[in-house]
Amino acid sequence: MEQTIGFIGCGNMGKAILGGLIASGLVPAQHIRVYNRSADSVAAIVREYGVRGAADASEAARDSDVIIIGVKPAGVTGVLKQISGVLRPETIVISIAAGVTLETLQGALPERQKAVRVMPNTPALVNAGMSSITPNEYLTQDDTENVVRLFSSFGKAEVVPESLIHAVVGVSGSAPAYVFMFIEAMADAAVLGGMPRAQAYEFAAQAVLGSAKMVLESGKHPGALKDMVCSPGGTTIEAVKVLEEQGLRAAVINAIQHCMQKSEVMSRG
Ligand SMILES: NC(=O)C1=CN([C@@H]2O[C@H](COP(=O)(O)OP(=O)(O)OC[C@H]3O[C@@H](n4cnc5c(N)ncnc54)[C@H](O)[C@@H]3O)[C@@H](O)[C@H]2O)C=CC1
Ligand SMILES: O=C(O)[C@@H]1CCC=N1
Repeated sequence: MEQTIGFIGCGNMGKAILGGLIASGLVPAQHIRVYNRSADSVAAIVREYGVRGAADASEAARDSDVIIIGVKPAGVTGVLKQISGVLRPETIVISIAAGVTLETLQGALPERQKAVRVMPNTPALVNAGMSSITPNEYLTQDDTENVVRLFSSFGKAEVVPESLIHAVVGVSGSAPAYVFMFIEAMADAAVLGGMPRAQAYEFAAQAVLGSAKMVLESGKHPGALKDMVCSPGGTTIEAVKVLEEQGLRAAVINAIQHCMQKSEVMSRG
């Protein structure tokens, strides 16, 4: 029998997962039930995706085999307490919240409930997500494989230990924001060079997409790929020199370190 999925809290990230999951065809829209805080937004999601709506969190959870909690971190334990009464022992509860540990999830759920901490990212919406999967000890291997399959249906998904969650937040969960800033800055430069703005976004984004594909598909070190672009005495090395002078690498490392530290602070509650 096909599984049913309940979404509780379906904003930016929840919708990216919902859209990715439906586009993949892995779970039919009619097997998905969504509850969001505002009834209007539930109605809009039902209209847009063809899923079923729910009047409250318990209704979204009651018949679901897998529940994805997509509310802000501060709201997660409240939602878990609301749905605890309708969970079956085999129900898998997934939280995508930054800074909410498995220990916190378990503390708000019935004893021995199957719980998973997932850190996705918004490119899920375009079938290019990257998600980490951290199951608690009550998931069977089949359960974990099922969760990996769900999140792989709109990108990549890998099981990671909870100790790596801060690195995951820094390098993929939050990362689209830095990459969008980089693309925006590249496009601004192209506009400075006279290119129309829409065309500048297209050229910048395609350059980033192609470069990322080369890293993933060539097996070559990013430094070696960079060297392939830098002709001796040419244009690229001029730009590389400025990026080094202005501390691009240090800025990126520092930014991600701050991101990881924030994730750690949030995890302490
Ligand atoms: N935005 C992102 O790129 C990522 C977000 N996350 C995590 O995803 C979670 C949601 O983040 P966003 O989607 O950005 O936030 P958002 O504010 O866009 O979405 C949250 C949704 O939950 C709803 N909501 C709030 N309280 C509720 C309740 N008690 N019951 C039902 N619905 C409720 C809100 O109406 C809203 O639609 C956060 O915990 C965040 O840490 C994780 C990875 C990436
Ligand atoms: O900014 C945040 O806290 C969330 C978690 C990862 C991406 N967005």
